[in-house]
Amino acid sequence: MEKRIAVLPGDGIGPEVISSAVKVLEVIARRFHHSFEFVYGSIGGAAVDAYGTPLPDETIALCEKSDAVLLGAVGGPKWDQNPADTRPEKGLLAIRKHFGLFANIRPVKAVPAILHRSPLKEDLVKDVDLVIVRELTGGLYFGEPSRKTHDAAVDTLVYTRVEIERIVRSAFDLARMRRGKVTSVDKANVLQSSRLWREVVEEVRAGYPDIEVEHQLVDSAAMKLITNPAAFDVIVTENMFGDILSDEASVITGSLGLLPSASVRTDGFGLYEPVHGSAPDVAGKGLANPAATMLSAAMMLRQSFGMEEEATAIEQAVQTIYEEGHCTADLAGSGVRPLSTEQWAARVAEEVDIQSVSNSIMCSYV
Ligand SMILES: NC(=O)C1=CN([C@@H]2O[C@H](COP(=O)(O)OP(=O)(O)OC[C@H]3O[C@@H](n4cnc5c(N)ncnc54)[C@H](O)[C@@H]3O)[C@@H](O)[C@H]2O)C=CC1
Ligand SMILES: CC(C)CC(=O)C(=O)O
Ligand SMILES: [Mg+2]
Repeated sequence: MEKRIAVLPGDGIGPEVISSAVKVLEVIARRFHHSFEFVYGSIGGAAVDAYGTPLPDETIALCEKSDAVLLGAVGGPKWDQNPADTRPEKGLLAIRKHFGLFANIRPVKAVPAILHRSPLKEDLVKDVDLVIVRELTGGLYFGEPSRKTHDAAVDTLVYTRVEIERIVRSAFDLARMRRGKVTSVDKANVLQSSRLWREVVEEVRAGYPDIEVEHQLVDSAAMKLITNPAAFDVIVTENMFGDILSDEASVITGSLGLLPSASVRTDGFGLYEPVHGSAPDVAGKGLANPAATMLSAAMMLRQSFGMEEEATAIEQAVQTIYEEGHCTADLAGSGVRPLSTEQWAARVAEEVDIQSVSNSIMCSYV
């Protein structure tokens, strides 16, 4: 299969984790006889420096001509004092909006070989397998922020029935393919937008009698996510709550560097991006964990290209390298010598190749 992938490395650790994921995708292409063309574009702070805007028209055109987008991360202290329109984060929000990527799918699954790296008790995290379905193109991040005066600022939070209904349906459809439970997270005791959210969830659930539904206020949901994370299956929530809860959920797995995501719409086109940010504190030091970006690439193969076996090959290789005891600095406890980003990525890429050898040996026996 021939696929054109727009690659947007961005800032901070973005280029490091992206180059790791691309190496693994190159092995996948070789092993499964695909042809992946990687076309590189600029976003975030890098684009502000090169083009004066965090999302240049050239980048949009490149993505429009591609089958999917793989993105690293944006942002960093260099641009933190920029005016709102030339902040790197604005580029990320704008690309999600431009392509109508309203659903951000963030799976959180315990990795058996590194359960002990979670600050939570192993017993609590061992059965965790949940997905946060985060609304991505509405809410507070797309309101009309304004700095009123030196001493006052305002951000608006708007949700329409249509915006809520489509994300809630995505969550119910996903729950149907999983364990059949949806937890809708809101702040309906305070916010009008959350009361509308809850109303729509109640309407949608009528069409899904097989799905168990619960409503949970976001503050107590944050608590339950840590005290009983295995109780969740699909969590559906608005943009900012989903952003915050997913970083919290990364604690369950042991590192933010493990969580992938898919930002998608209904026709299969998607932008695949790790949950984490540009991690300026570790950028350029070989300390970044590229697993989240590799696993995002696996989501791209599965969701946008229908390449199930190829996606599983990446996921399996990541598991195997953890089982062999190799990890990057974020997951190395005391007494464990971590591999650099590049070294760890090379092990995963090698493993994808080795799987191919062992699979063909197995085939020759049957
Ligand atoms: N999707 C994106 O592009 C996002 C961008 N950001 C931007 O990133 C910058 C830094 O934000 P922070 O709040 O520090 O969040 P962050 O996610 O970049 O980092 C939080 C902490 O996790 C660590 N970390 C994150 N990813 C890691 C990885 N793959 N391997 C090892 N350690 C990792 C970092 O070193 C840091 O200590 C800001 O400019 C922010 O706006 C933040 C979140 C998402
Ligand atoms: C940087 C923000 C625009 C978004 C964010 O933190 C996220 O999508 O996880
Ligand atoms: Mg975030």
